[in-house]
Amino acid sequence: MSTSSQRAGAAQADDLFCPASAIPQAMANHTNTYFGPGGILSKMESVADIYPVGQSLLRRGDRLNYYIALACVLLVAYFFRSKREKHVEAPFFKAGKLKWIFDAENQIRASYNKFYNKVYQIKATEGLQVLIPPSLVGELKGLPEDVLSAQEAVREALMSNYTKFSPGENSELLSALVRTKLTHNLARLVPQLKDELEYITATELSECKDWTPVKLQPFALRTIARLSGRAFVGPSLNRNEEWMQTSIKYAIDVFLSVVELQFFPTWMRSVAQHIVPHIRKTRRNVARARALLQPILEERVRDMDAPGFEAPDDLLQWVLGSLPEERRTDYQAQTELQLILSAASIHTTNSLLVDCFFDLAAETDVQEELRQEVLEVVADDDEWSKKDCIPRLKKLDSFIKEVQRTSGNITSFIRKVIKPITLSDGTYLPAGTKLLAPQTGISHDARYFPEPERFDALRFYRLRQQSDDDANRHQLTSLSDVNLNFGAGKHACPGRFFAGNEIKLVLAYFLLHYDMKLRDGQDRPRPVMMMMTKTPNPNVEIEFRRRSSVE
Ligand code: HEM
Repeated sequence: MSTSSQRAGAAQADDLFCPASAIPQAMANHTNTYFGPGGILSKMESVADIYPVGQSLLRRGDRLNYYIALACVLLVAYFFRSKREKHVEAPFFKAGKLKWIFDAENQIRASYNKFYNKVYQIKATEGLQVLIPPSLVGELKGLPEDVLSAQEAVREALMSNYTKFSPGENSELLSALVRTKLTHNLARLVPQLKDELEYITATELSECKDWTPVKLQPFALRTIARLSGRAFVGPSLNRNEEWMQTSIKYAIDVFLSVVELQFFPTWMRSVAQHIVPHIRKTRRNVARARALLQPILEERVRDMDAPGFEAPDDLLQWVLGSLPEERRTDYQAQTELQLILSAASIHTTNSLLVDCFFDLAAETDVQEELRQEVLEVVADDDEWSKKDCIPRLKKLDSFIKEVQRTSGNITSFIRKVIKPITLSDGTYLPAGTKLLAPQTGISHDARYFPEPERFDALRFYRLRQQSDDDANRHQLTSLSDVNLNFGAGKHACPGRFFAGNEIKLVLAYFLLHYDMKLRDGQDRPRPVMMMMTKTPNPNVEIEFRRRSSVE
């Protein structure tokens, strides 16, 4: 945490705030300009700062011609685009541009409350979006990729043709390894992750002997990067500062590349990709990451078939072991895969973790209740290595799920229709239609969540007591048509179990060792929002005080 007496390393992370807080879902949903306080584009002075071409044109005093040419280009682009747009017979919700840009969350809630169980449309700055109510998600989530595609929707939103953000032919492999190997090894990983947590706390957090204001974002981001890195690439590379920076920055640079490319009409982007600065930065990130990773991969490939080889226990090795021999030396693909994995996991997990800290700091009685549970489960240090340690933290699980309900995504379930679909309510969705679910509306629907405006940390804990089915149905990682924060169907987030474990480990550790509170006179920090992007405010400080004992 970046306190006044911040230790080495953490300060750099101040610049690593990523508005795409739920990558890839949010990166895909929210690929628009971000101007919010502390946000990335707020640091840029003007569009001309981003585009050297525009700058030199303006310098030549050619402004009028430039604007006329630009207007013509946009008009032509709009003309072709509107001709291509397919027609969906569903009511429109009129969201004014400004309202959409600065208040998309309330726009989505208002539209959801207006149309309730119906399909409706919004002409968003991101293009025409068709919003699907939870009652119809069920029939869509099981459709195959060649009918309704998650990958194509993400590829399109992240402009993968230019940003190269796509695991390509390794996509299935990556999801499968996260779903199986990583998830099955969660319990075994806990002591290793706890080591990392202790290391980063000792090196990057001030002592907090008395109440100490702490800017949460950099520390939380670096903590999650460190913990994830331990499982992804192993302990040595994980503690390499350059790797840490690169794996955090890659996602941000991809996001900014998309923002920059959006200034150009589609047909210009194949040229524009060569001039937008963040694409170049993205490629430099990949090159830097490859330089760090390749020697490790080469050594592993060389030794893998030797007798007595002890396979390292990390995702890098699991990927290597699953690839056919001829693809093991494709170091470029493996580097990209690792960076994409980091992009999909670090900022999403960090956002939820930071929101959890904010709610803990705001609700000191909840803090005490959860602390008691942690003390019961982790009576001594050996308990961390027990298989059921993390799953026994059921109140904590409920708390995190409630945080996700109240602070989670504005929209979710991003999909693109590939072959026409007729929904059971008769709505015809032609090929090319972009779908979303109005998650924030659903999360605040009293039919699904009684007293939805109340933060009720034990809401899901109580539901879990009702029956064995409910005990499974209301866990943080359980999917349902009214909770799409981790997506739905075949493409639902395979990393949610790992993310849940990481967050519980960090919170449990902090509950044991620290008291937390908001700064005097401060309310629960509000998120920073721009269009469908929502992220915890990166500039907020909360106060920490080390507990003298863990009793
Ligand atoms: C709180 C943290 C996280 C959130 C909120 C989150 C959310 C999501 C969402 C909404 C999707 C899209 C699902 C869909 O469209 O149906 C997704 C996909 C994905 N996530 Fe996560 N995620 C998180 C953490 C992680 C972690 C830690 C990993 C890796 C260890 C991960 C790996 C992936 C992958 C590989 C996909 C693509 C799955 C596919 O297309 O088949 N995520 N995530």
